[in-house]
Amino acid sequence: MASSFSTKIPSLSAIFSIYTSLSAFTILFKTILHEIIPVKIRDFIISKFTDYFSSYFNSNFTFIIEEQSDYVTNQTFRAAQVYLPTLLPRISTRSLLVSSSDLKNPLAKPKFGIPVKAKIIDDFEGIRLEWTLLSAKDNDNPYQSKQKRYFHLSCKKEFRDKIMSDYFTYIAKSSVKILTHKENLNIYNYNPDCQRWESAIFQHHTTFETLAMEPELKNTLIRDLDAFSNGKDFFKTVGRAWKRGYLLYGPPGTGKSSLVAAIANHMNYSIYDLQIQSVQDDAMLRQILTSTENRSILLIEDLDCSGADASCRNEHKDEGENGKTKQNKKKKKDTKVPLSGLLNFVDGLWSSCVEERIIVFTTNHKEKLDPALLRPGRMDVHILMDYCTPTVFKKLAALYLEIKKHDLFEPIKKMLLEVKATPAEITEKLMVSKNPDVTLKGLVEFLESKKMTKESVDTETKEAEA
Ligand SMILES: Nc1ncnc2c1ncn2[C@@H]1O[C@H](COP(=O)(O)OP(=O)(O)OP(=O)(O)O)[C@@H](O)[C@H]1O
Repeated sequence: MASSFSTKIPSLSAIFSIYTSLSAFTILFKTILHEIIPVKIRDFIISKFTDYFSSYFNSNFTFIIEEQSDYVTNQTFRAAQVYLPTLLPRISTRSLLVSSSDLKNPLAKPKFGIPVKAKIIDDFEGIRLEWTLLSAKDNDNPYQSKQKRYFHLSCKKEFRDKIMSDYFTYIAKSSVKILTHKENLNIYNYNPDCQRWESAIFQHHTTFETLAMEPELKNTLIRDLDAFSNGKDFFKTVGRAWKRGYLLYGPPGTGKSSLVAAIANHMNYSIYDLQIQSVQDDAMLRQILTSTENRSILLIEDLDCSGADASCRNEHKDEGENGKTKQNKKKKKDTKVPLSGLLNFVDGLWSSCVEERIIVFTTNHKEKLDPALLRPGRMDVHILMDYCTPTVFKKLAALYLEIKKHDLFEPIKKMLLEVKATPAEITEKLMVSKNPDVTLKGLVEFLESKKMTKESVDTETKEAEA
C-alpha cells in the first residue's frame, strides 16, 4: 500500500523538469509576444483578455453621462449636476470644491461643488449607486478645445434596467423641483475662451413694483407673462414651442434693462446674457444656445449694434463691387451676427430644444433691425420704452421721494410734455436730496435748461432751412 502511494507521487526531479519546461515556454511565449507579434495586435490580444476576465469577475455596470451629446448639452448631465450637490453629505472623498455664492457679499454662505474623481454614493430604493465626475480632452468637438466632463454612474449589473427605467426619471424630476424652488437667480455670461456659460448671483432689485411704466402697459405685460408661465398645455395643444419673444425698444436710459430684471424677478428665471458679437457662426450659436437651462431668459442686448440689422444684409448683397470694398466688407462679414442661426432658434426647428424660455432682444433703434426679425411670430410682443411721461414721473416721485403731491408737480408734468427726458435722467435728479422742495426745484431747473437747448436747436434748424 505504502509502496503504491509512493509510486503516485512524482519525483523531485520530475517536478523540477516540469517547472523548467514551463519557464522555458513562458520565456518563449513572452519573446514571441514582444518581438514577433506587432504592437497593435499584441495590445488587441491583451485588451481582449482583460475585457474577458474583468467582465467575468466584475459584477458592476457603468452608465457614462457626457456633458455634451451631439453638440448640445446633455440634459441628464445637467440634471445630475443639479441633483448631486444635495447628496454632498454622503460624498466619500476628502475634498470638496468651495466657491463664493454671492460675489457682492463676502459673508454669504459658500457654494460647494463636486471635485473631479470624487465618489458620491446614492441610495435608490435600496440600490447602491456610485457617481463619479471625470474629465478628459475632447478631440471630437471643434468647439470644445477644453476638457470634456462626464459622469460615471455604477451599479450592480442586475439593477441596470431598473436604473434605466426609474432612476434617470427620478433625478430629472428632482432637478426640476430643485430649480423651481431655488433661492437665488443666476445671471450667466458666455465666456468664449472657456467655451462655457459663467454664472454669478443675480441681485437686481427692480421689480414691477419699482419700475415706472404706464400702468396699462405694465398690467398687460404682467398678464402676458403669467399666461405664458401657465401655458404649457396651451402651447402643446396648438403645436408651438413653449417660448415667448419680447422686443424692448426705445432710447437709452428708458428702462429696458430694468424691465428685463423685473421680468426675471417676476418669473423667477435666470438670465443668459449673450454678447452676440462674440459668436462666430451658426454652429457655435447653436452650441451656446442649447447649453442653457429651461425656465430662463435669453437676453441679447443692443441688437442694432450687433449686426443683425437691415444694413448688414444689404452690405453682404453689395459685395464684389471691387477688390478693396470686398476686402473691407469681408472683414465686416466676419464679425456679423449669424442672423439665420438666431432666427432658427427664435422660431425654427431649434426653438423646440428648450422649454419655458423667454427671449428678450433690446435695441435703441428698432428701425435699423432686419425686417426678418420683426416679422409676426418672431418677437411676440414689441414694447416701446419711451421718454418720461407725467404718469411715469408721478410713480418715480412716489418711489424716490415718497410723496404723492407737491406744488411743483404740475409745472414738471407740463414740461415733460414739451421736452424729452429719460426716466434715467429723472431718477438721477430725484436722488439729489431727500428734501422734495430742493429736489423738485433742481428737476425744474434741469427741464428748463433742456427746454432752452431744444428751442435754440429748433431755431437754428429753421434758420438753416430758410
Ligand atoms: N422706467 C423706469 N423705472 C424706474 N427706473 C428707471 C426706469 N428707466 C430707467 N430707470 C433708471 O435708470 C437706470 C438706467 O436704466 P436702464 O439701464 O434700465 O435703461 P436702458 O433703456 O436699458 O438703457 P440702455 O439702452 O442704455 O441700455 C436704471 O438703473 C434705473 O435706475
